[in-house]
Amino acid sequence: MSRHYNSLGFSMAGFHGCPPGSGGVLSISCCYRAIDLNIDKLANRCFSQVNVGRACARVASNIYSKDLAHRQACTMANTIKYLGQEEAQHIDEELFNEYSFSVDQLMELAGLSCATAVSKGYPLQSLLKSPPRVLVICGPGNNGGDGLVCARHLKLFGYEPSVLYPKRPNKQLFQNLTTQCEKMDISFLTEMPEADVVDEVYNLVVDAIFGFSFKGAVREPFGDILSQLKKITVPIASVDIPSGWDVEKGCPDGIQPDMLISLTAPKKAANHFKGRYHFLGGRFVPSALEKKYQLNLPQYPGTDCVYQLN
Ligand SMILES: [K+]
Repeated sequence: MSRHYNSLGFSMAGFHGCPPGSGGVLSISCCYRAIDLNIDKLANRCFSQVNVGRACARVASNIYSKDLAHRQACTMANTIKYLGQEEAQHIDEELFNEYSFSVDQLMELAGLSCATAVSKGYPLQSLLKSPPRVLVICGPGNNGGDGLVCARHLKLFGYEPSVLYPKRPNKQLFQNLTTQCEKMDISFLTEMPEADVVDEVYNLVVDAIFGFSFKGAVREPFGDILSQLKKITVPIASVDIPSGWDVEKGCPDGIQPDMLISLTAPKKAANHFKGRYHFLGGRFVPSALEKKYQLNLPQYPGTDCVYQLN
């Protein structure tokens, strides 16, 4: 018996007779991998050649499904749109003005995505230092607000976040987010610790300093903070854009995060990201808006609020 399937790029070759106990090898090749299965193992569970054939088909079908899902994910990751700065700002405005979302609604979902991505990349049980301290550095705009929400959810997930929030906007939303953190016993630092202290005390740093509205040369106190971040060895998880990077061109001399959580859709700077984990978060984009901007967002799995792009 020999079969060859070509539809959707999947092929199965060398599927020979496989009588029980024959020691035959089922060789399945598809776009990404070739898997050899020893048919003896299958034969232990099958009494006839027909049953072995059915079992083989089931195995092939499982592999096919997993492979298809993986291939779809790769294709999505390749075709998802990377936004320029202006386009990101237009989408932002449209979400608020046309779709009537409020900032705090979207910020809550964005911050929850960030905490979820952190918990997937750096699970509590994998952390080297106990207690599971995380330093969350928040900037003066909405990216900083995402950081405050992220800190609150990290606390609920069992981490011990501390927040550095040196420039606090005089707006009720940010005051509320700060109060919520304080009431949950999240400590606020008064100054940026030196790099060696960060390495000694914290398991990782969440960078929520600047997002897609960052422009020009970095102003203090953020210049000093970013130079410490360039020296640390614990991983950095950047919210939306690695802070200090040009939103479109990146920054080869800038901080090099280990994780990037792109919100709504990745920005062009993400093309220069070299860390281990790239997540997409902010699962709130209505499909009409997605179509209008041809975002080609991937299907988030089930009820998940993040999608791993790499
Ligand atoms: K950031």
